[in-house]
Amino acid sequence: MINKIAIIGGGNLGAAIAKGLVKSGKPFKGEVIVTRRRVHLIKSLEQEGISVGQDNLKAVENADVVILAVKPYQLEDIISEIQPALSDEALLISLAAGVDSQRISEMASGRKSIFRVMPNTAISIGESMTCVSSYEATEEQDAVIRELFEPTGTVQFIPEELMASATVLAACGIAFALRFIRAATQGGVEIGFGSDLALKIASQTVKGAAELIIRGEAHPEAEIDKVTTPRGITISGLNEMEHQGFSSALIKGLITSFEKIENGSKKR
Ligand SMILES: NC(=O)C1=CN([C@@H]2O[C@H](COP(=O)(O)OP(=O)(O)OC[C@H]3O[C@@H](n4cnc5c(N)ncnc54)[C@H](OP(=O)(O)O)[C@@H]3O)[C@@H](O)[C@H]2O)C=CC1
Ligand SMILES: O=C(O)[C@@H]1CCC=N1
Repeated sequence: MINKIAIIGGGNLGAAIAKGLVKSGKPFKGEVIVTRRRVHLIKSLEQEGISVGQDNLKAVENADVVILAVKPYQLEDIISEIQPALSDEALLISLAAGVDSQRISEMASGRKSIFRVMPNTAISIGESMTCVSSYEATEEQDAVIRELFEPTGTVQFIPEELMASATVLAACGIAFALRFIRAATQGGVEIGFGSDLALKIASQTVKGAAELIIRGEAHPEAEIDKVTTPRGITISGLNEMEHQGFSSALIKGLITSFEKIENGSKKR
């Protein structure tokens, strides 16, 4: 039973997770406390039933789950700071991209039951794709983490060696998908829509395309075949996009992001 969750680092992701956990309602009913140094910037979270503060040690006291949502380079200092207040039973979750569990365990004096969780920012609206890896945790502890994050979207446990890939595909992926929507909107304006309407049409179209795959478990290419009339309009546009490097640009972008994580983690 989780009675208290402490989120250390109420920035973009920490605040989004707090909102997502509180909105999800179950299985968690206890306190969520979020800290950051410039606490005035997260005062508004209080209106959503989330406690805020500056004192990391106090936040971590009696917490069943501690989520570290600071930048990767701050992880070591934060862990040393909170360690005196961290209970032996607390589950420690790191969101830091590119810092592996063994390293986190070393920072925490050999602590076990460490999780790396990589949600994306859609967690604030209960639509995250959240990849999780667990390090020296029991099945029961895995289940606690699954149950905690499931109401905030889709949860997938993966081997830790795939965490960097998950970061690129799911976490950075939000930006990649949004850039598609933005580009489609700009194209929509060129062909006659006002920008608001173009954005509405482009975003609902992307949502519908994603739902066709998620609900129908269809393959994207099979759905594309249904839209591409021979000698038709769709295929001419689609092929022009491919001539301009559409798929290739996306794949190269994913690989570039992946290499950035890999090179970064080697430096740590
Ligand atoms: N899954 C995803 O989509 C994403 C994952 N990430 C990962 O999540 C982590 C957080 O990233 P992001 O939210 O973008 O970063 P932000 O910079 O937005 O948030 C980090 C927060 O930590 C706070 N902070 C810094 N020092 C302390 C301290 N000593 N005590 C308490 N709080 C502190 C900062 O606030 P202040 O300066 O006021 O203290 C800041 O708000 C990173 O490790 C990153 O790798 C990042 C982005 C997206
Ligand atoms: O861009 C970044 O470095 C972070 C990691 C995952 C998403 N944002």
